[in-house]
Amino acid sequence: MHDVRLSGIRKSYTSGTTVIPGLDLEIPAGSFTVLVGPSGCGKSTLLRMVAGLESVSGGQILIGGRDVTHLEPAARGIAMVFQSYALYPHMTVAENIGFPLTIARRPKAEIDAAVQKAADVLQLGHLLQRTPKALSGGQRQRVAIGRAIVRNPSVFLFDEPLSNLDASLRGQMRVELADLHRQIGATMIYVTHDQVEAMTMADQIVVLNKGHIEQAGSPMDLYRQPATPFVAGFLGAPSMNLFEGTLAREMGCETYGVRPEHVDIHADGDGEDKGVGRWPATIRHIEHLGADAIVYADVREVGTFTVRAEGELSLQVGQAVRLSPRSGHEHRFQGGRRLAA
Ligand SMILES: Nc1ncnc2c1ncn2[C@@H]1O[C@H](COP(=O)(O)OP(=O)(O)OP(=O)(O)O)[C@@H](O)[C@H]1O
Repeated sequence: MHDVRLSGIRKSYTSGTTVIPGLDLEIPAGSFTVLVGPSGCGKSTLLRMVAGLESVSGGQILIGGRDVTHLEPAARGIAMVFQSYALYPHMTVAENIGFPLTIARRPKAEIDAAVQKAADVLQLGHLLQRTPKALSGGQRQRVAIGRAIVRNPSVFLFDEPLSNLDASLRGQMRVELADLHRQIGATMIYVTHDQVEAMTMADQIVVLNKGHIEQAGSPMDLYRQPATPFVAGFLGAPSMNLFEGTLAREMGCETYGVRPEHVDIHADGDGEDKGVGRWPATIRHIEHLGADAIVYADVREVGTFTVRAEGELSLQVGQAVRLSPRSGHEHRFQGGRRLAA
């Protein structure tokens, strides 16, 4: 396994568009690093530059200390798994998985052993003689991953590999990929626009916005201490409540934020006399999710707060309540940066 270092990486197109103005990033050996950000922020471009599928306009890419900036993809010791699996329809699962070794003219015994090993890791052993059309979407994606594994790369690159799968299969594959990473211990770089995938799989999340890094760190560090309003709003579901204007000014900042799970609702709208709740609010809508509920509550002259409330709720739409943020869980931003607590 190898680390990956990007220094001063730039990407401009001949049309004059600059997608990545200059970016530095360290991806530790053996880490599961997720590049996440909204559509068009440059995630795929960055991954494709690491893979060698896209030329670099400036800067340097080191894999395991070796300068690969201008090397062919095949010479970089990486394997890439795409969103579309691109399996060969006329080949069996075993032939698809073994294909990279077949074209490298490796001996048959070696190919068979490598295919068997990958199939064991991915639990595909019972499907080896099927063709892709007789597989589910999740199984096809596992075959595509198997084809990457047999090459024994030091770095795996994944470009939104789960986005063609339905929600429950995506959940299952998230667990399987995390297992795979634990088993083979290779460096993995994973691109997604799905913040749930980023939070659940990464040991390092890199949040990209318009071709620059907003913040990089562990999922819980980014959740607890987002460095910018962008990261605060991007990670976490439902999104953090973020307000500028009057409320933020009252709180001594330009942007004030509190997560839905860190707001308490007091059912007593007249609670001020008893000292409970900071903001009087009116319930606008309630989504019952079973174990908890998402409550939307309007605070006059501020806006709508989203609140995650646990358990059975006896609240009604239209009811007057009071809201209070939990201390230690408020976020204040000034000039686009986090203020110290
Ligand atoms: N050949 C090109 N010429 C000019 N601009 C391009 C070209 N190819 C891509 N871009 C632009 O580069 C930016 C980054 O694209 P990229 O595919 O890396 O984004 P992304 O973050 O992976 O988005 P998505 O999640 O939608 O795949 C986009 O704004 C895109 O329009």
